[in-house]
Amino acid sequence: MALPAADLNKKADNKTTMELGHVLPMTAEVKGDHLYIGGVDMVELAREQGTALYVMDEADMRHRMETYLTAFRSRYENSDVVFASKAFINKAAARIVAEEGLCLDVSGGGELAVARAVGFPMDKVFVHGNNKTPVELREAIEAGVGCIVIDSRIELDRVSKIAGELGVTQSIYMRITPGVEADTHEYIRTGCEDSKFGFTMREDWAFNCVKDVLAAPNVRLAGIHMHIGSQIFALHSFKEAIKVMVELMARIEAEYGYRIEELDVGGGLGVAYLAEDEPSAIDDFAECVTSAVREYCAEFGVALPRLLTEPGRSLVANAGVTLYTVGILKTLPGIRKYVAVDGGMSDNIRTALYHAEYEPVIANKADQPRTEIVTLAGKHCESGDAVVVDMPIQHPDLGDIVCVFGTGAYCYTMSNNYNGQPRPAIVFVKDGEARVTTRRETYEDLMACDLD
Ligand SMILES: Cc1ncc(COP(=O)(O)O)c(C=O)c1O
Ligand SMILES: N[C@@H](CCCC[NH3+])C(=O)O
Repeated sequence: MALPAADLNKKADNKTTMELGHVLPMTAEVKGDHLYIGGVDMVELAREQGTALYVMDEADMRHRMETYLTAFRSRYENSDVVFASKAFINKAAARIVAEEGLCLDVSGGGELAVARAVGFPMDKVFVHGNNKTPVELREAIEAGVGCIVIDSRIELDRVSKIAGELGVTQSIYMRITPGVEADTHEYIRTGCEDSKFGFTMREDWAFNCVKDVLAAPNVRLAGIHMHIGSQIFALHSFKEAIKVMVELMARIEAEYGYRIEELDVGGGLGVAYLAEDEPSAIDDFAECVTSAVREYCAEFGVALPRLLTEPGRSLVANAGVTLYTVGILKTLPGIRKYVAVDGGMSDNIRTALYHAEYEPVIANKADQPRTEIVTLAGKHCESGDAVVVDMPIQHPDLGDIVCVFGTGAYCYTMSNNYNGQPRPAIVFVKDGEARVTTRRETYEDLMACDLD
């Protein structure tokens, strides 16, 4: 698919890097003309490590984790924050999540394997997915995960059978689709009725299935779960969905005599990708969720449950940036200016997939104003392969180091090897030190599974 036609009247904003505000990682600063993150010069780092390169601001990640925990626990003691590892995971990240005292959401065997590899406490692991394979379910139950979030009636039988074979009682949640349309891109809405995820509320399906869950051997229904979508700015959808969930808890107690002790409200809090974006703050999200839970528990006569939230993007998106080198400049007068970089839809598929938008700067001209509108094209064989479409940037020259902000979530974890592109390395920066936490893939890695 080709890119949409450029708006030729779009004006560059003349902003310098630091004027991009909350899009930047917490420790971003400009010294001379260079961008620094975590006290590390991004231009030097790009030279040392090569590009494309993912860089994570460790202080920013840790700070947001602490902010989440404090925001929830200060309002609601019996609460936990579960990091949704689909947003970003490697061993170093999993260790940080454990050190910061968060729980971990894994979707499938691969993410669970990372958690196990670093000795993540298994009782703090929540297993998600709309079609976990029987093998993945067995691995999870064998590993002793804290909770399996069952997504369907069919999965209940699988979990019950495998837990029985292993001689354990597995704690489970039921994922409920509360029928709420979240205010976000239609591709990343998950709580509305037409969804592959979870037990629908239609025709009392979810409620009726609770009976089967309660009757099933080898499982214990600990809680119910919702996740209404991702990159959500307007908090009212969370409140609406929480009402549906608490009402369901009340009905389960009234009609089945069973108390649901835990409520997981999922993730989905949006972040700023553009300087003008105004997402809700973590504190506002916590206030909305905790007060809605209290309000509806009082209204429906339900004891306050343990409360869990499951953020991914809002913990890591703004901590991450991607560095690229400018390789080709191509100006088509009256059409568009292309700046081709040494990555693209292999390291960031979000632009092609969702028309995602990002703020770019030139890291070696970070103190200069962004005077041009360009499209940062990737290096792949697709016309729609771009990282940034028609955004302001400093005047580009060959060899410049481009920094794209806000790429900490759903970029590395959705990366691929299209056109035989090795995945970039991941460098964590902190206090002037750069630490490679995932090395760059090699051509040998690309062929590692091929048999001669
Ligand atoms: C079940 C579940 N929990 C949590 C998340 C994390 O969402 P976000 O990254 O939007 O916070 C997702 C992804 O949308 C999800 O599917
Ligand atoms: N991967 C998506 C969001 C889906 C989240 C997982 N349920 C993104 O990049 O925005």
